[in-house]
Amino acid sequence: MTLSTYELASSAPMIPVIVIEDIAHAVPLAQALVAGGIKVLEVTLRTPVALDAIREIIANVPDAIVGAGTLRNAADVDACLAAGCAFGVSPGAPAPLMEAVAANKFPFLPGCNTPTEAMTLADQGHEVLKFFPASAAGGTPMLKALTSPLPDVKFCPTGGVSLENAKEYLALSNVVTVGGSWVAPVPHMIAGDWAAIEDIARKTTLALGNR
Ligand SMILES: O=C[C@H](O)COP(=O)(O)O
Ligand SMILES: CC(=O)C(=O)O
Repeated sequence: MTLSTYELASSAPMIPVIVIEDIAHAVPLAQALVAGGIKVLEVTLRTPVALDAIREIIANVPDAIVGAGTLRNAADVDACLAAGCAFGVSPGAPAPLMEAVAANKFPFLPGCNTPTEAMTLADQGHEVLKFFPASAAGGTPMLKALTSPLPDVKFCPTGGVSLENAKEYLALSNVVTVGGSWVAPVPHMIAGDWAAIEDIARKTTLALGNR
């Protein structure tokens, strides 16, 4: 079943932005996050093993809803669809990427951080936009300011969001969920400390709400 980006985002307490360097980390990481209540996973295409990691998680962690992040072009869309991604995410929204997303009806969270970008993407029919890099682009005051002229445009702020400040973002009427890397710290992954990652995921789910 294809979920809309609004359904995906609103079902997630947060969306982890995952960077997998070692393919052996993919399945235990996903299992730990799912056990801690975080099921919508964004595996970024920032490493050579990312697409294999996505395929392995899809094959071995059936409760995970696996998407890809950091899509940059049309070839990335093709590769993600071939790998079976449920959704895609990008820090931006260049025209060739967005044309491929539209042509494939790929559930997608495009990135933006200005009113013009938000208006353009909303007019293209995108339900939820990635607000990136959230803290550097104005954080909660910027998002709050956008609620007046664009109350219907919803965001997933990412970049500088943490367990400490996530609730301030989620309290805004235009924030559906947040994204962040804090639930998948690289040192824990290198150490194979999946119990610690499950613990962070559980604390995050408890703090932000199991939706
Ligand atoms: O590139 C950064 C990621 O999108 C997430 O940012 P973060 O590490 O501040 O959570
Ligand atoms: C920033 C982010 O979510 C991405 O790289 O897709």
